[in-house]
Amino acid sequence: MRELSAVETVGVVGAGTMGHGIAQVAATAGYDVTMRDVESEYVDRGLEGIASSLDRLAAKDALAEDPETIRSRISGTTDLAVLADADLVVEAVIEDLEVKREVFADLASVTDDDIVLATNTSTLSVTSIASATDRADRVVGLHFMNPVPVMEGVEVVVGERTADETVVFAHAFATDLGKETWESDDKPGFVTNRILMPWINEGIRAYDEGVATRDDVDRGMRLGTNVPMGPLELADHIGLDVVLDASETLHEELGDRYKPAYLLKRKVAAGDLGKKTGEGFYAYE
Ligand SMILES: NC(=O)c1ccc[n+]([C@@H]2O[C@H](COP(=O)([O-])OP(=O)(O)OC[C@H]3O[C@@H](n4cnc5c(N)ncnc54)[C@H](O)[C@@H]3O)[C@@H](O)[C@H]2O)c1
Repeated sequence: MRELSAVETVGVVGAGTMGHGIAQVAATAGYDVTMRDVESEYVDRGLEGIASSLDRLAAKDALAEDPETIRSRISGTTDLAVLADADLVVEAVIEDLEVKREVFADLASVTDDDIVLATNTSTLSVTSIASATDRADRVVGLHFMNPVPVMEGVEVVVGERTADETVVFAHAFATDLGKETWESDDKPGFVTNRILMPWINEGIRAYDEGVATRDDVDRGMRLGTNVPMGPLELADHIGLDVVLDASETLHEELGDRYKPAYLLKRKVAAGDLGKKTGEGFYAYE
């Protein structure tokens, strides 16, 4: 297996909320990064997101190098074949098992067979994603938190066939990005989303059933339980479509106590996905 000390280029698949965040922290840590999405418009949007995040961090004196130097390590592409040079790939495409399995089958065919392929899935089975490749032992979950440059934690998810050395590599890479890690077995939602998703859905139901106003649901949880964001604002921040996809997987795997809230489904059907579309439970500029 390719050691972390031999990793120079990190491939990132998906340039959305998480993908461009992962590309940014990898480049900040000194890696060359190739970020791939399906349309050049999405790649450009990801690169713009990185540029403005780096500028914000530089304004706070939070970067060791100037933002331009970090940005120059990142290149965008729509061509998966460019990832042939990667020494490690982190996947962050949409939360859909078939799409991820297709991406992993393609990655296994274009990349060197001794490199680690990691998935940023929130809830899907790492084992099922890995079985689309010929190297399930080198596939691992690297579950970054949103926003990636700010959140300090990364959940390492161990699939049925993930090798011990791959797990060690995953912890070491995340640590090298300045993150702290914990480990979860490959069970639906892992540690974090298994607990977080029912909490968010219960917040949405409480609001929908008139237990409290939107603001008081969030305020009550912030002040009452010392979390930085209440369930409705956190759902908007994550993306309501991402919350719904995750909730549906948990519901399917773990039963009715994970049923998604009706109002969550209605908002996603209306295209109100939270911060990223400007409208969710709250309105954004
Ligand atoms: N949003 C969060 O808070 C959060 C947190 C942790 C993990 N995740 C997980 O990270 C992953 C990405 O979520 P996100 O919020 O960044 O979603 P997003 O919708 O912002 O971005 C997904 C991107 O993947 C791209 N894509 C789709 N198919 C592709 C393909 N075949 N090849 C390359 N790119 C492709 C899309 O064009 C889009 O740009 C999901 O698995 C999600 O569950 C999300």
